[in-house]
Amino acid sequence: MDHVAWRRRRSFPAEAFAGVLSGSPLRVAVCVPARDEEETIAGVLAPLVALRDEGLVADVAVAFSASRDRTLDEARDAGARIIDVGSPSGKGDAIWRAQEEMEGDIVCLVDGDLIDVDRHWIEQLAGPLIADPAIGLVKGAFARPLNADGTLDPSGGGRVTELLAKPLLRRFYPELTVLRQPLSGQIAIRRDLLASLPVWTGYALEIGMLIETWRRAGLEAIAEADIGVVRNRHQRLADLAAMSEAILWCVAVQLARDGRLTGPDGEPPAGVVERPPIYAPRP
Ligand SMILES: O=c1ccn([C@@H]2O[C@H](COP(=O)(O)OP(=O)(O)O)[C@@H](O)[C@H]2O)c(=O)[nH]1
Ligand SMILES: O=C(O)[C@@H](COP(=O)(O)O)O[C@H]1O[C@H](CO)[C@@H](O)[C@H](O)[C@H]1O
Repeated sequence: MDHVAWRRRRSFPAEAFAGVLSGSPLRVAVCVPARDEEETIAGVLAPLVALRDEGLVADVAVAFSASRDRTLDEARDAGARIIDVGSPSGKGDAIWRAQEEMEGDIVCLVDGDLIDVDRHWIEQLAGPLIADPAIGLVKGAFARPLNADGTLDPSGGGRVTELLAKPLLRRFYPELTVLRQPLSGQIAIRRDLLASLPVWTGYALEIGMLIETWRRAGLEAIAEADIGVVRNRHQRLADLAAMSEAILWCVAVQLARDGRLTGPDGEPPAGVVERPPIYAPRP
């Protein structure tokens, strides 16, 4: 599918799927990965738990990583189901460990550090999967302001996306440059697709999922849906270096796999390994 066709058939504007959850033939579950998110987790969960209590989603679960704060109490008090994933090797490992306990035909992932989560995100993310069986993965598309040191930059967020991920994709995976937010942690994926994919741990989760889905099912299986504006608690620039290392390593491995670059030398970044698909027989 070329980019013109993709934008016409796989990129969906805001409100495109209003009301789609009501009477959906597919069960939609939401999973929020969370570690040390006591300040934001209750606000993230409130609109999601309301969707569940209205019967519009089947489950709202927190993939809970061992935390140093009150994240667990806050998540329980907010009414979410808890999937305790112990001390995983980062966000991707948390999702890999939690997926067998996730309910639903469709799994939506929403980060636990977000501010102003909108309940309509879930119908936007799940909508393309409910509407079209040819789509397997939906990435949220959104504006990303950066609120750092009290100053608001309306498009300053997504620093690793803009400084690393998009240049890498432009250079080595031009097929995937159509996506506005290739690293978006707000996604929806068919549960059996997720289970058939290798899952990259740490912060390589999203870039790995994107490339692995593209390799298996092509661009036509990937869509994006506008969810407006995403505000998150931003990490310090120094902390994003580790995120960049994880993403770079994963892309280098993928490039070698695709014969687009010889494999990276040396050791992978700490905590970045490739877990096997849970449906494939373990070696
Ligand atoms: O080991 C980890 C690391 C991160 N996260 C969660 O993954 C989401 C995104 O992580 P983070 O905020 O660190 O990344 P950013 O939003 O800055 O990209 C957040 O809900 C984290 O609590 C997690 O569950 N386990
Ligand atoms: O887009 C990005 O640069 C990073 C960091 O965002 P900020 O610079 O803290 O707004 O966040 C994205 O990438 C992470 C790694 O894939 C994901 O875990 C986040 O969900 C995603 O927002």
